[in-house]
Parts: sequence; structure tokens; C-alpha cells
Amino acid sequence: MPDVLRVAVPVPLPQLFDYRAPPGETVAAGCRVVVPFGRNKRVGIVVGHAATSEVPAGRLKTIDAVLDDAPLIGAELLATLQWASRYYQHPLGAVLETALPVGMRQAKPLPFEGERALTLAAAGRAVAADPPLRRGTRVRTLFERLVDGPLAYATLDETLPGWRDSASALRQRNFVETIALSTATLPTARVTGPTLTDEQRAAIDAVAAEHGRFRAFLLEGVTGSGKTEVYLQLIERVLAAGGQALMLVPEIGLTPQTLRRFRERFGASVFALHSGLAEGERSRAWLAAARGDAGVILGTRSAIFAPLPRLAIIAVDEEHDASYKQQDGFRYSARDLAIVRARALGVPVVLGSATPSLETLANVEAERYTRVRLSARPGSARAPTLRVVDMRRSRLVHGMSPELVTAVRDCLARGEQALIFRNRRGYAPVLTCHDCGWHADCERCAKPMTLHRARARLVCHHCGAERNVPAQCPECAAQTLAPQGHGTERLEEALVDLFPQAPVVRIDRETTRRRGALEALFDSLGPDKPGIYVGTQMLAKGHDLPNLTLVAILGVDDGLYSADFRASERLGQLVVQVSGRAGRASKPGSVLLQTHHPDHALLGTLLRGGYRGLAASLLAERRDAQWPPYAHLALLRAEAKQLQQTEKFLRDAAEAAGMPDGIDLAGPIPAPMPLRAGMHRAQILLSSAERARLQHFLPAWIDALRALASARHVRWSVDVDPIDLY
Ligand SMILES: Nc1ncnc2c1ncn2[C@@H]1O[C@H](COP(=O)(O)OP(=O)(O)OP(=O)(O)O)[C@@H](O)[C@H]1O
Ligand SMILES: [Zn+2]
Repeated sequence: MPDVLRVAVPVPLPQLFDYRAPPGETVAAGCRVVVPFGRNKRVGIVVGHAATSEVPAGRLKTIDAVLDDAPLIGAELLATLQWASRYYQHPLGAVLETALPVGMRQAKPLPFEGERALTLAAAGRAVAADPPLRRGTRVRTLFERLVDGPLAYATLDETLPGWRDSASALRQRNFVETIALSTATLPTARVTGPTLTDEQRAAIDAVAAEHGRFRAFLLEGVTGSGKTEVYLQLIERVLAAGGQALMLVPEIGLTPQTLRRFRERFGASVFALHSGLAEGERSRAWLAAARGDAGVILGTRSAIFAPLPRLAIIAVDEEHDASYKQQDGFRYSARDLAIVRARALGVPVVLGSATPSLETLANVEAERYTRVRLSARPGSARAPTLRVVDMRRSRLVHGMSPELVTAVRDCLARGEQALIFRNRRGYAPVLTCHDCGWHADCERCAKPMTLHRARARLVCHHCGAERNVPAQCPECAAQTLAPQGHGTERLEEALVDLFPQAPVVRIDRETTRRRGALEALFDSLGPDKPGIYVGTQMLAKGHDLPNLTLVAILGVDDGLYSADFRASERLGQLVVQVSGRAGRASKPGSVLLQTHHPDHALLGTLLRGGYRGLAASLLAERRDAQWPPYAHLALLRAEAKQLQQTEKFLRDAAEAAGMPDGIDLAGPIPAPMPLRAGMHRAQILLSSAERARLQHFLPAWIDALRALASARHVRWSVDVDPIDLY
């Protein structure tokens, strides 16, 4: 009778821990248990059983409590987590720590499973016909909405921003109360979708034909072609058949529109799952998924670990997006795990993008994935025209060429909206002294600090260090300190100056810090008024702005000459995605790309062949150079206070590696940013034509690294399938 439980405990140690089950009890894999751990108690997950343990019988401890009667994590999810732990070389306990919401990791009863909703209380219902509330006020609006029945908090968040203040006013008069509804009883607001285009219908049919079978699809649809509509209708079919759907998006905060569209279509069975949620809400969504109450989980990266017993389809929108890869701790790719889970479950998975990653395109080329296409925008909308503006001979106005300024003026005169894209927040990327050439650098990163003028601070965008703006040059005492270059803050100032009549809305991390700020900014300009958006890549993602017809792209030049192997791919994706915001409805859109390098090969390829042309040429380059997707990488990063410590560790690591068969080992080499936040950084890059060779090699090597004396003085990590070498 095997009575040893193998338990994963959320600690950064690679092994499982053995415990004895309480006498006479069986505890299934996937259940949470409370275990004594050192001097503390921990909540762990039972991963398996064994007949015997290496721990001597006398020292084998018994678990304190079993928290779940039935497994909280089903067999498929547990298997996926174990696979991910092995593949990404990260301890299973720590993997579980990433996968489970905090609420699930506590030795507490599970939070209640209902959905919080606001409803009229008895006093409110009594006056429902003629409420004593002034007409046209927000309080009255909220009240009137509730007359039709209870509304979930989530629905109110989507449809009545700021409703909480009105709710407290109503609560004071005992007109409303909060109740917990099971999701099944919540009224759903159903909106039907548009008539599909032939291509959309073909895409849906192709995927739906694989219901109940694993198959990976690339939904390659130009920007604005209606990919979201394809996901929505596929999910509709899955729900009708009693299944659940998992939909991953890069960042929910950036695209509140998406959540709104899902809620309109599927009502309260849609649960959002992302890091911006309060802990209680996260747990609630997670449990609703686990119990099968949630029909759709719409979430960011970590939602890939949602337990979904009836999962029947997975969709990953903007699959090329870097946010799917976690960049610290457990460095998994949610996009890749979507494939792993879909295969384990035997369900279709759809990766969608207008600018697919080269990995995914290579998988299509190798016939592992099936491509379905949306080649045009629905209705009268056309793809925008792209033109390169040569800055070399023009006299710039606040960093903008006269051509660009004219185009913005014309756009506003037509009553339309323009988007000025610059991927640099702050006022100016550098502050220099005109007399002696001094510039303000971060001492801990040896890189220029960005001037934030409104806050009157210099900020390092690499480590977050801040300081006051000096009144005079610290080197030569001249009073000639001047900002160099243009960030979004400075462009905003310039645009207000140039176009005093037009509203200018800046969208970047500074202006959207508060919850709901992004939506408020979009609302402030509204869908029809003429005006200007200026901002960073936050503006590149998924926004659907019908009156936006001009996109101006500034400052891509850094990206043209970056050393990172993925820089060209990323730049192409960014340009195409930002461009895709123009002309999405009936009016035609145009894009101006301002550069000092109009003859650069990348721009030429992009202009002539679009993203597909660029991707084909980049794939050929990667094949020649044996870079991913034609090779597989693992990166050992190390950093320490002293350079010698980093170097010593990496030399030892290289020695421990020896000369593994079929694996190229490059390094130790300095990291692209050799100094960051005061730490000296370097790395070793492993590369192999065969994934299996790396997978075979890494575990023993990592064990050896853990045992190195020099490892004690450094922070190190191994990144499997790194998306950059930064
Ligand atoms: N069949 C259709 N008929 C009419 N309008 C449609 C149809 N399908 C989608 N649309 C509309 O077209 C616009 C773009 O669709 P959607 O946002 O789904 O595109 P997308 O491919 O996801 O775009 P992107 O990748 O650029 O974010 C939306 O306003 C959507 O409502
Ligand atoms: Zn710094």
C-alpha cells in the first residue's frame, strides 16, 4: 500500500518532498495539503504517490491537513505543469507558485464561488417606478439599469465606469445591496455579431471541423481583418456544445475593448484573469474555471494555467507578442504552452496575428501548423498606404519633418484623427551640456537618464533610479543644459504648440498609471472628433479607432541597427501593428515613417513585400546563420556586484559544461547591457540544431552549477528559448 505522498512545495528548491498520508486516508494527486516545512507550515500540492521514501521512516513527517476532497488541479493540468517544470528547468514547487493564485496557496477555505452583483434592495424596489433621484445623474442611470435585474460587478465595471460612487450613494439610502449570484443565474446581455466575410467563415469552418481533436492553426489576418470576430464565433460554437474556451491576449489593461466585446457576446460567463485583478477576484475567476462555471477565460500570460475541465478550444491573440514569455523566475512561454496543453487535451488551438512570429511561420512551413488567412478588411475598409519620409535634408520642427506636420494639419482639417507614435516616454532621452558635452548618466547602468520635465526628474528607464534635474552642468558649471531628442512628453508639448485648436491625447505609461485611465483618455477624444494621439507602443495594440486615418512613426532608427537577433522581426511587427491602426473603418488610412535611413534594406523589404516579404527574408537569414527557429537556444545569465565574480562563475560554468555533443557554447560574453542597476552582467549562450540535445544536457549542468562555490556570489538563471539576449 503506497502511503508516501510526493508533494510539491512552493519553494525555490528543485526536489519534491515526501510526507506520510494520515493513517487510513488516501489523498489524490492534484489536492492541496498543509505540510510541516522546516519550522513553518506550507501549502503544497500532492503530485504523486510512492511505496517507499529515501527519507528514513523515523524522520518522515505526516501531513497536517488535506484541503481539498477532490483534486483542485486536474490530471491534464498537473501533467502540463510537470512538463513545463522539466522543459523550462524550473522547480515544480516554484512553477506551482506562478500557476496558482495566491488565494489558492493559503491554508484557508476557498472563497465563495458566486459572482458579486449589485441589485435593488426592498426599499429600492418599492420606489422603482418613480425613484426620488434627479434625472440625468449617474446615480439615477445606475438605478435604472438595476430595475431590470441584478448586474455583476464585472459588467458594471465594463459598462458604467465610476459606478461605485453612485452605488455608495444608493447604498446609503438602502436602495441597493450586494449579493452573490451563481454565474448561471446572471442575465446575459447577448449581442449578435456581424455577417461574416467569406474568409472569416472559411477560417471558422476549418477550425471547427477539428472539434475534439488536436490541431494547431495560424490565423494570419491583416490588421483590422476581423480576427476577433473569428475567435468570438468559434467560442460561441464551443459554448453551445457545452465546452469551455481559453483566450489569451497580451495585455487586458491596454485593450479594454476586447473584454467589452466578449462580455457583450457571452455575458457573465466570461471571466477575466490577469495580474491587474485584486487577489480575491483572481481566485474567484480561477475557481469558476475549475468548477466549470466559467465558459470563457479571457486572460493574459498566466491564464494559460487556468484549470478548465471542459476546455475545448484555446486561442492566442497577437501570438507574436513578447509579453507571452515570462522574463524572470519561471521563464515560460504561454504561447508555446498553449500548444502543449491543446495537444494533451486533444483540442484545436488558434494562434492569431497580423505579424506572426518567425517561429510560428516556420511551424507552418514545416506543416506542423495549418494556416488560415484573412487577407482583407471587411466592408469598405482598405489597408493603409505606407510611405517613408527622408529626414536627412529636412529642417525638423520639434523632431518632426515638415511633411509630417503638413499631413497632420490636413488630417485635422478633414475632421479626422492622427496618431504620432514614438516609443520613448518622458520628455527627452538625454540631457546634455552644450558647453562641455557632459550628459546625465545613470551611475548604476552607465546609460543616459531620461528627462521627465513635468515631474522635474531624471529617470533611468533601465533600473528606475531617479534624481533631481541639475540647475547647471555638474562638470563645467555652465547654465546650458539642454534636452536632446524627443520623448512623448515633449512631442505632446510640440503638438499642442503647433495645433492649438486640436485636442492632443498622450498615451504612455505615465498617463495611464491609474486604473481606468486608458479608457478615460480614449473617451476624452471620443470616436468622431478630430484630434491627435501621441504615445508609445501602448497605442500599437488592438485599438479600433474608426476616425483615425493618419499614423506617423518617429524614431525607428535605433531599431534598425540593434544588435539583438530579434530586433528586425520586432521592428517589422511594431511598424505593421501601429500602421494597422489607420483607416480601419470606411475612411482610407495612410502611414508616414520618418527616418534618417530611407535606404535601409529592412524598410525596403517591408515597403515592397509587406510583413510577409520581410518575414520570408528574415527566415532565410536565420536559416543561414543557424539562429532560431532553425536552432534552439538556452541562455545562462549571471550578474554580481563585482565583475570578477560574474566572470569566475561563468568560467566555472563553461568548464562544467565541457564539450557537449551537438551543442555550441558561446561565452562567457558580456551581456548587451554589461552593467545594470549596479550589477555586472555576462552570459553563456548554448545553441543546438536539436531541441532534445539541449533538453538532455541542461538538467545535469544546472545541478553542477548549483554546486559551484562561485555560484554563491552571483545571481544566475537559465532561460530556455530566450526571446532576446538582453
Ligand atoms: N464580418 C464583418 N463585417 C463587418 N465588420 C466586421 C466584420 N468582422 C469584424 N468587423 C469589424 O472590423 C473591425 C476590426 O475587427 P477586429 O478588431 O476583429 O480585427 P483584428 O483582426 O482583430 O484587428 P487587429 O489585429 O488589428 O487588432 C471591428 O470594428 C469589427 O467589429
Ligand atoms: Zn539605471
